[in-house]
Amino acid sequence: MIQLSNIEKIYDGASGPVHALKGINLHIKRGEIYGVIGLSGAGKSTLIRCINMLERPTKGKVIVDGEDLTAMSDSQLRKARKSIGMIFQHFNLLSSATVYENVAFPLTLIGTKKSEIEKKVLPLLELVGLADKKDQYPAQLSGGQKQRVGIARALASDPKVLLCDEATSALDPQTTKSILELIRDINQKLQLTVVLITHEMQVIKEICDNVAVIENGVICEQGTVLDVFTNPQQAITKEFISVIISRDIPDAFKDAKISQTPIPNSSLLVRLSFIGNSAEEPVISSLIRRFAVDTNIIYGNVDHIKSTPYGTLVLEITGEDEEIQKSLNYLQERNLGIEVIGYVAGHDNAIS
Ligand SMILES: Nc1ncnc2c1ncn2[C@@H]1O[C@H](COP(=O)(O)OP(=O)(O)OP(=O)(O)O)[C@@H](O)[C@H]1O
Repeated sequence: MIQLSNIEKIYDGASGPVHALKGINLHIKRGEIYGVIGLSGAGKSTLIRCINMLERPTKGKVIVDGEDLTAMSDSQLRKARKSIGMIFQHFNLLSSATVYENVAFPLTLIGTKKSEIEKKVLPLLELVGLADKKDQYPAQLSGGQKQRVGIARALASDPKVLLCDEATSALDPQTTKSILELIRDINQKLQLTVVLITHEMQVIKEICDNVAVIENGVICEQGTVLDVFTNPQQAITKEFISVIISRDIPDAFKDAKISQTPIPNSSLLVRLSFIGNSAEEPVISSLIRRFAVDTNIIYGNVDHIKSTPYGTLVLEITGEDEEIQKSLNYLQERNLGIEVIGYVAGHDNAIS
């Protein structure tokens, strides 16, 4: 549905050129919810604004629904943009217009008949749960209600793609949840392709199918949310995920010397990630049954991405060196993500 090929964006900054996007390649499939996450200044806004050509890329191609937007004239672009709706962090509503008028605005702008506008706007207000607020002004609405108006307005021209530019960053966690639920709902009801940018992993976890991590204008990691969550490769991705799943060294080992290579008479610290059915496998009990080792659970967390369970466990495995290595081999053969945190000398009774 959306294909970005070798996108470069260079701004003329006050103190010289700013290379905001460096060779971005993304393929976003029809009907999916695709998230792009990055720190402030990473290039997220520039990237999403290149999709509807609010920013023209310096180089590269933007293809949306089979049409090359980068090859279009301004008037062709205005037409093509009708199939790409957008919502914003600060809602961008007209303060002197009612809810109804705000939603009707894109249609009024292109001279749509009043009766047609009504046929379109009233069901949209129903869809976003604001039918009873149609005559109110933005100042009379909460942040969440304002974003609902923004969503209804974005849907007024029957777009195929919805771009969400930090759409929940100005909202509290509860309201964020309800707006994300609404976005997922319209994604399913209208078969809409959704691209969202955010700096919050929670948002990605809540509704996205796939995710790309952007750092300094480069996509450094991408994949399904489940894969990226359970097997992050880049330091920046690990940092984002740590907000949701602790990746810290457990407190009991903060002051311990941890070696990355086996040392005699040490205990082994491992972090296990479970996905899907493997989250229900009795790994620890079979470990103890098979090998002469003890295991302590140092940290544990089980959550769901959509309906798939995933979890993290940090284990301390103690025993004879050979038995520890056998246990490690056994774990590595299972369908789990496994990461050796290290070997801790003389720490075999840390927890019990
Ligand atoms: N109009 C502009 N002129 C010059 N430089 C710009 C312009 N817009 C963005 N930049 C620069 O491009 C880089 C990427 O900015 P961008 O706004 O895309 O990042 P971001 O990830 O969306 O950050 P934030 O979350 O803070 O909005 C930054 O270094 C920024 O300063």
